[in-house]
Amino acid sequence: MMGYMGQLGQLMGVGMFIWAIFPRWFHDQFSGHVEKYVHKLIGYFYPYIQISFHEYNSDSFARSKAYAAIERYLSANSSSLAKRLKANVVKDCESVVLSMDDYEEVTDEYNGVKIWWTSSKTIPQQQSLFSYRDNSEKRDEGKAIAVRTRQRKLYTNNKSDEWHGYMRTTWSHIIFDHPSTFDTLAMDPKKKEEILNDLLTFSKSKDYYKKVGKSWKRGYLLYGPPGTGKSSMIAAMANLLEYDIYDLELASVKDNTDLRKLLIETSSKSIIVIEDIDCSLDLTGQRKEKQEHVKREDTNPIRQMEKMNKKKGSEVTLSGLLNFIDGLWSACGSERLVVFTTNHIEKLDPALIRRGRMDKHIEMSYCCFETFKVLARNYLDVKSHELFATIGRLLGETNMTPADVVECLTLKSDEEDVEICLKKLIKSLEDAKEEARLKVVEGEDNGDQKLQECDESSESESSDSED
Ligand SMILES: Nc1ncnc2c1ncn2[C@@H]1O[C@H](COP(=O)(O)OP(=O)(O)OP(=O)(O)O)[C@@H](O)[C@H]1O
Ligand SMILES: [Mg+2]
Repeated sequence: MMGYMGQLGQLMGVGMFIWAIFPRWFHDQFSGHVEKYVHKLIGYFYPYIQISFHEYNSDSFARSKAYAAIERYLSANSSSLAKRLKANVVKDCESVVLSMDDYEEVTDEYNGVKIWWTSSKTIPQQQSLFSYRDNSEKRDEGKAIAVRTRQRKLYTNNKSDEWHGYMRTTWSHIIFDHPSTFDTLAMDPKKKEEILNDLLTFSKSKDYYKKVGKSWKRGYLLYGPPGTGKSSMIAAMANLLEYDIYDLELASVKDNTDLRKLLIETSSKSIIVIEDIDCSLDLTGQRKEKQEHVKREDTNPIRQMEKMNKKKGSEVTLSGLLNFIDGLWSACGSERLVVFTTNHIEKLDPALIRRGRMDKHIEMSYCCFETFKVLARNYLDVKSHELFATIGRLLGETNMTPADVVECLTLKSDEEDVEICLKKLIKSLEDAKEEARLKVVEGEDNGDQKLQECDESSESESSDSED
């Protein structure tokens, strides 16, 4: 007996030695086969089907739509079934959305079919698993819930310097909750109507874009002086179509490859925005660069910023950006608006804004009487007033941005009323008019002076007169 035990002990020892020496070999060679046969064996007795949904699609960086739909479905239905729940505060702390916690399991019944939902974080990073049977109707229901509870997002690629590697090229987001709408946006009513129709038509034109062989996207260029409502217009567009916004800061994008990665990560039903495109990068001067070797030290802040960007290492080029807008890669994803804003349309490279890329050019201009009427209605609840005529006349005589008008129409204390605000605006308009007049006079004076200087210098140094 002792001898037998001794032999068995020796055999086990050898077995354990081999197991210890070649664990990887054993693993590679056998684990696949063992797993296969174990699953086969379980299959004979186990009557259920297991389906896994990974949070991230394996063939792209995008989040799986099915996963998101199930997540929403469970968030609406699991709260009464699960014991452990996760709480997310949404809509500016107005409400709490409960959803199933990680590793929790709930049993659910759908059309007589019993379903077990489990979530897990154990399989590859950031991925979760749901197991269930019968999915299509659930997904539809998930979509419907998505429409009801969807929180739109404002994404940014502007990361602090600590972000490296893959994380450098990802978006981070906050909930988008901007109150601007086409009702609150003050601009020429005809122009507003036209833009509104353009956007609504776009959002319903899936089949049309397919028919004509174009990817389903549209470019808008918003241009005009600061404070005329370009950013407000973008927010209104997003609110109208219920799109997410991707606010792309070009200066934070390292190179064209990173730009493409960011593009791939954007979802459909979104607006990709590049604000102040003329200041973003040295995209404006690239074609002219050779002719424009500036001799003197450049004091222009825009140029200085461009130089700083170069130093920081942003190597996005005009062609990289053009590819971003309408290269082959831009066709991944659909139903997207690309919006550029600028204060200086004349500085942009024509290639960047030609129709087809920036399909619609929208000028946001100084406040006219029609614009003022919308602002007065929104801010003071007045549709007409005896002071309107004076304001209308003054608006025709001087340039004032809607942002400045808004400032006058905003009630600052309980003592202020409609009349006080309108009088403030009139005073402000008169001051602006006077200021403009003085500038012209000064300009004329300076002009005369320059002419004189010119005349004097041309007499002595005729060769410099052209500068
Ligand atoms: N057309 C407008 N309709 C309603 N409000 C406006 C309009 N234009 C400006 N405003 C008001 O002025 C503020 C600034 O406007 P906004 O940020 O949209 O201007 P912008 O054109 O984007 O300026 P910038 O070129 O400096 O980015 C807004 O928050 C809004 O209150
Ligand atoms: Mg703006």
